[in-house]
Amino acid sequence: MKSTLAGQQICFYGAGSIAEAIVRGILDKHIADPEQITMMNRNNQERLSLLEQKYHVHTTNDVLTKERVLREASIIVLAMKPKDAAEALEGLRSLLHPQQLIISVIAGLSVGTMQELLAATNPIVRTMPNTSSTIGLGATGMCFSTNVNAIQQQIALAMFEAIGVVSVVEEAQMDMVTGVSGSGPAYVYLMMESMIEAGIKGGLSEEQAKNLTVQTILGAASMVQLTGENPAELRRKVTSPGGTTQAAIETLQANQFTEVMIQAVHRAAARAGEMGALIGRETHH
Ligand SMILES: NC(=O)C1=CN([C@@H]2O[C@H](COP(=O)(O)OP(=O)(O)OC[C@H]3O[C@@H](n4cnc5c(N)ncnc54)[C@H](OP(=O)(O)O)[C@@H]3O)[C@@H](O)[C@H]2O)C=CC1
Ligand SMILES: O=C(O)[C@@H]1CCC=N1
Repeated sequence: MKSTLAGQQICFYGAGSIAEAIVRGILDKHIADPEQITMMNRNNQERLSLLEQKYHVHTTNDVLTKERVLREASIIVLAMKPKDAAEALEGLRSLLHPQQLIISVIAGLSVGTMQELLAATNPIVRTMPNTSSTIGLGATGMCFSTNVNAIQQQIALAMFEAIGVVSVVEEAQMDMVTGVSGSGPAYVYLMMESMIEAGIKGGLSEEQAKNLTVQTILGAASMVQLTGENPAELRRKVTSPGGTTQAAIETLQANQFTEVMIQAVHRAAARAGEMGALIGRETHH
């Protein structure tokens, strides 16, 4: 079957961790060929050489070539840090054609601010993926500007469904998606770090503590997915009355585990909003 991305020239404007995660994911799933992809950054040539070597994609650091690639791309993926976004988007003004599809992964940056910075009304897909996209297990939130047509929606969905699951949401929910799943892997990693540390402090070897922790997280997530049962129900099955799990959960709840988790997710979402507002203020015109 012909891929939805067939014939598209995709330019990754920003070549950091999330750009690499997406590229690796879509190449592994064979929904695009390396020849369709160009990755560019500001000036880190070493990074580009590594990406070229690993994925056989085109890369460029040369100003004129970058401009040409940006002009000729049918899809431009904006993947720079929020602090670099205003300048980069303003730099695109003179290069953009109205039919080019813009896909942003930048936290907090609204469709409205992008249109203002680009001084254009190109179709825009605002996304929030996460780093697990690298292995095809990403979780992406996505919303569309009103002028993204059905084919362009399919293109964006195909790209991100190739690297995990996608939730289409209203733009107002994008910052909350960032708090839950964009930053989410880091919360789980912190929990893993803590469980490993606890194991080591209690006498397990580092390897034992790590193996047991990794498999526990993997197994728990897979149980939710494969049994279709709710986390609360599955938790109940682990928790024997008066047993060890109950003792642990009581310790977590005595320290406001649930409240702290909610606070953390909401703080991340609020931070996304703050970053977006900051980018908006950097508009030079
Ligand atoms: N990391 C994550 O888990 C996620 C990140 N995001 C979003 O993705 C974006 C990128 O994050 P991440 O990949 O972690 O960041 P990185 O720091 O790893 O990468 C940023 C990239 O942007 C490039 N860049 C900066 N300014 C420009 C410019 N003017 N022109 C071209 N390239 C430029 C940098 O190039 P150079 O090295 O040469 O400076 C670098 O390649 C952020 O906006 C973030 O909010 C979204 C979801 C998850
Ligand atoms: O920490 C950040 O700002 C980015 C956005 C989501 C994950 N990483």
